[in-house]
Amino acid sequence: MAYLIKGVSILGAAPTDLAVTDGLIAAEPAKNAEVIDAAGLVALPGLVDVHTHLREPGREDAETVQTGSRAAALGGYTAVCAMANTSPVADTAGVVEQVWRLGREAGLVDVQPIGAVTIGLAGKQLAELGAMATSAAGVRIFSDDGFCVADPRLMRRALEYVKAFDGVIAQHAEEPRLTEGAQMHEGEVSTRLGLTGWPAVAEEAIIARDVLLAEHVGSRLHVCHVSTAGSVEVLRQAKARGVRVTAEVTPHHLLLTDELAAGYDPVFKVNPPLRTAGDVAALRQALLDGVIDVVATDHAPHAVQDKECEWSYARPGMLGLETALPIMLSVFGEKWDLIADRMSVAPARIARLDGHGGDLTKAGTPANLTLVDPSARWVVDPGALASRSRNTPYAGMTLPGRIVATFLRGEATVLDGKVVK
Ligand SMILES: NC(=O)N[C@@H](CC(=O)O)C(=O)O
Repeated sequence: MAYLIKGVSILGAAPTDLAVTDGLIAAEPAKNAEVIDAAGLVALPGLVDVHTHLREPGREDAETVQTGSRAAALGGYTAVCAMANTSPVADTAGVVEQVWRLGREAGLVDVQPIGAVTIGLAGKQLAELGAMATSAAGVRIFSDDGFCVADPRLMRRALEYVKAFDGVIAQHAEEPRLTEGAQMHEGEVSTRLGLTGWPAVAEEAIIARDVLLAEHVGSRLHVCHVSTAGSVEVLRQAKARGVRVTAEVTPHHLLLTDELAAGYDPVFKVNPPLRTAGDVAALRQALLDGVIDVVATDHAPHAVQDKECEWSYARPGMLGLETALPIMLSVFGEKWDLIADRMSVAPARIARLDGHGGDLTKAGTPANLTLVDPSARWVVDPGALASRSRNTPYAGMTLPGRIVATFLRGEATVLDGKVVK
């Protein structure tokens, strides 16, 4: 398939024509190219998510690789990294290859499996990281996300082990003894609501420890869903010293605060918890400064019975794939260079996803891209999302920016705002 995307603005620049032929950006349009009128649309490199929960295998009632891939393509993504907290856990070559194969079958985004750091996410014994790295899935990121690799000796060994194949350990930073029984951010609001708090220091202490470990062994550390101003300061200092650390922030931590827990609606329950307005401001600044490298969705679908229940029984997590770019636009406005870097270029680099996050102005770049209508407004209807779950915290909100089309290696996965296959 060949396309001629007419009158499109690449990253906010003056309108131009963009030719796509044989999976690549082309200097000239092919004769048989299908013309897409893209007046008023902005082209971005296809978004890349380093933190997605696709729930398959094991919780196909909440999401599948197929439904999650649809949500991703509709959100403008061309690649997602699938977290390992499935059932069975993605801690062997067999499970990561299964997820990878399911992604290929769905064919809407590149699904890059993340492997568990420890067997069964139990934090006791290293999983076979090398076998997952050399499997067909080619795992590069390892994470026990949902749980912290709390044992410092195990964390050190994991960091050492992945150096051999330039892997990265993505840490869910949560000191478990400090968060026992925690239901939300520890602060004024938790005191008022009578809910046990998750103190900021539980995150900051692990990040401080881990940057020291990463520095000591000279390995790559990635910090998942950074949520506090104190974490930002630890990262800022580590980066200034040249530690090989990268970090992500979620769209919800850039927008929402712990005040939302006041209605006890579990749709706002998430790990790490929503923090204070001061934390939100610090996270925004850190993303602008580059102290935080990427925006990752932490798309965490949950079945109705796991969310529409009493707060303390509800599972933590929020949907994110279909709303991430609109939330970024509502927080930062049309800062296209920032959006492209933090949502595509930098995540592709961290996950080593060659062919993603490329320069759309250069002929020969793989045609992984998305077209956005920044002037469109839409109301979030949980029932209308492609995800199998409904736990979006943005229900009823009017958001800016609509994803009109997405292309994976030159093939349309989304056209006119609808999944093509
Ligand atoms: N981010 C979340 O709130 N939930 C994650 C796992 C986790 O990090 O707790 C999930 O898998 O649902």
